Amino acid sequence: MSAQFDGLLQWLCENGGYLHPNVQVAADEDNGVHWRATANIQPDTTLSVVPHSLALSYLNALVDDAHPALKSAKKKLCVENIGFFYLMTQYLAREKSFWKPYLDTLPQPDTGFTTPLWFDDPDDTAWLDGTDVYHSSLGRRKVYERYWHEGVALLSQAGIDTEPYTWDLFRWAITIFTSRSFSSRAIAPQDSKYWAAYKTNSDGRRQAFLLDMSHSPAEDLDFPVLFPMQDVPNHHHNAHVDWVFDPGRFSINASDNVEAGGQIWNNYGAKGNDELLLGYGFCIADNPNDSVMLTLKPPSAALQRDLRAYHPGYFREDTGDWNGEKATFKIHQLPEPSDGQWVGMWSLLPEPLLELMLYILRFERDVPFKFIEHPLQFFLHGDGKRYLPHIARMIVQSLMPKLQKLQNASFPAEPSSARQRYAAIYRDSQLSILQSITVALRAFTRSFRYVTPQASSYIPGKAERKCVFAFLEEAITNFYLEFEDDFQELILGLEASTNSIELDVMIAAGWEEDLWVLLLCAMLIVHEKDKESLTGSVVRSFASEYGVPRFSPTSDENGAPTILGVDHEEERNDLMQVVEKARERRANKKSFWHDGRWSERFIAQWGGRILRCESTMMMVKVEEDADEEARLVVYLQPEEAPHLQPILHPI
Ligand SMILES: C[S@@+](CC[C@H](N)C(=O)[O-])C[C@H]1O[C@@H](n2cnc3c(N)ncnc32)[C@H](O)[C@@H]1O
Repeated sequence: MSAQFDGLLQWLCENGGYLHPNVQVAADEDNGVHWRATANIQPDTTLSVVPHSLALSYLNALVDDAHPALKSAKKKLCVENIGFFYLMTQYLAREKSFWKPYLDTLPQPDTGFTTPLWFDDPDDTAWLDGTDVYHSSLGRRKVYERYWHEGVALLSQAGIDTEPYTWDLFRWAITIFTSRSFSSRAIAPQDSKYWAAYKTNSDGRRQAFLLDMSHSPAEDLDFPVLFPMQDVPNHHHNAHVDWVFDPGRFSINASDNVEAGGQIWNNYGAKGNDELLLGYGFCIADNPNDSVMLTLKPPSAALQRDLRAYHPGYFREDTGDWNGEKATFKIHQLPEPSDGQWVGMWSLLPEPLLELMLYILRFERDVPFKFIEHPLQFFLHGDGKRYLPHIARMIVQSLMPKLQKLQNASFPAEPSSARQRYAAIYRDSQLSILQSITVALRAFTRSFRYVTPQASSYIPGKAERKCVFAFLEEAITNFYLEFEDDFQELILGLEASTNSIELDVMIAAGWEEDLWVLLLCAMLIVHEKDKESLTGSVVRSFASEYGVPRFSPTSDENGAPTILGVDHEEERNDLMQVVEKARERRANKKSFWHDGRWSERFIAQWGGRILRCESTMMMVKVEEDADEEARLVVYLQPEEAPHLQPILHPI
């Protein structure tokens, strides 16, 4: 191999390129071909320079008279595919190719490549079972197969023998491009109009042809470019190197000192293991740039209408439809939850994702759309605090299917090849990131459970107002502590329908959700008797979010007062029968059961709506010594939650 690299270096220098004398092309089993420093290299040293005339991309095909079929293929093949086929033509005729010294040094088609495009063996694919990369690789393979058929058909129509253009050679060309190319930014002209494409003229010299690309669509100007020699160094996520794009040449400069004998790394960018595996065929354990993908489902059509004005980027330019790719977010590993770390944790999540989830939540609550300019600030230091536990839950719920798929996948105990080893690193890191996110966000949500020093089943009293997820017994206990008479009315009135005054019996009989709805309505009716109460504060907080129910002086056609300010129709309306029965049982007209505000609409639009929007299932201990059980909890946020400082050490 070293003879080939000597040839490459000589060719590079003869054509105006440069490699620093302290940089050596080396090869060993662990690192493959790479750069090594033969002597100390100082920061700001130019390591290599490659003129644009040596680059290989689809632009060369556009000026190459030796391949007229590809030269005129632009209307039939996409630019990426022209590049793949052009590389194949050069490889097949490498003895005559201008790039022969380069082609001789590339990994050959029979190399065992490790990108998923080469996972032909079911034992290899088993390692990708349940992962995003598995689906992405299937999608890519489909596209590449289509490319291959299209290219072969084009050559065949031009009378070219297509037998040598095998699927394996095509996969090789794809892999060379995905694992070694640079972006076309490296050769983009400053005026972005005339791009230089090079070919060898009749006296053997490289000659530039200027191509007017001013009418080309943007996607034709974004293509991969191979730069001989610049593609030798391996990737390290901590390496500091400068890619310098001067007119007519591309240089790599060292920013760090490299000691004699050390490997000289390139930095391919902040890439996660999914991207590394798909494009390059390797992964890095503990990769700090690793992430899991979360793709938001398209919001409802009505919300899309509101969003379009503020975020046109989430919609396709051509069709105006929702663009799921743009609503795909990378979520990184979250730190172990620890005291006071919550602000930091939220800052690590993608702000645009939090913002979209906020709009979705508000839409589900029938709260009018409002554009939030600084979402993170709104969440951490503004009125948006109330949404965070719900957003935490939405993120966990969105990621849960991914986690379950990874956990349920079956694959052999130990990887037995390089492909399997890299796939194992990828799937392990996906699992670990997903687990870190669910653990941190669940801990955040659960930290809104409150434990009084004295009794674990009370929600905080006046002196200790906190946001809290309460289960029914806690909320009713608080009602009892603050409005004892009304508590009696509540229980005795309910008995008329539930045939019990025991909460646990009522819950066991299936009344839990209904009791919550009626309790929330009762809280609204009685809260003004004690404005300082926690109940009062919670009701005012709900009212600020969902609108204050204002009751009109007129009645609807059934004689019930109509509620102004809310127009959402809820299904739940049979609870008025419970109220009627309670009225019969509790004859005292001062009882809140006889309040004129009770109506089907009121029950639905206040208690029903709050329960729908503010409740979730959570593992809680109903009694101190009991095991945890899944219970319905409702987020009761007092009007002035002193701060978003959830309490650690939940019950
Ligand atoms: C631009 S080439 C670098 C030269 C390559 N080592 C070779 O032998 O030809 C990129 C390829 O090098 C390998 N590579 C680069 N960085 C790596 C790393 N940190 N760990 C493992 N493989 C790496 C992968 O096979 C990748 O597709």
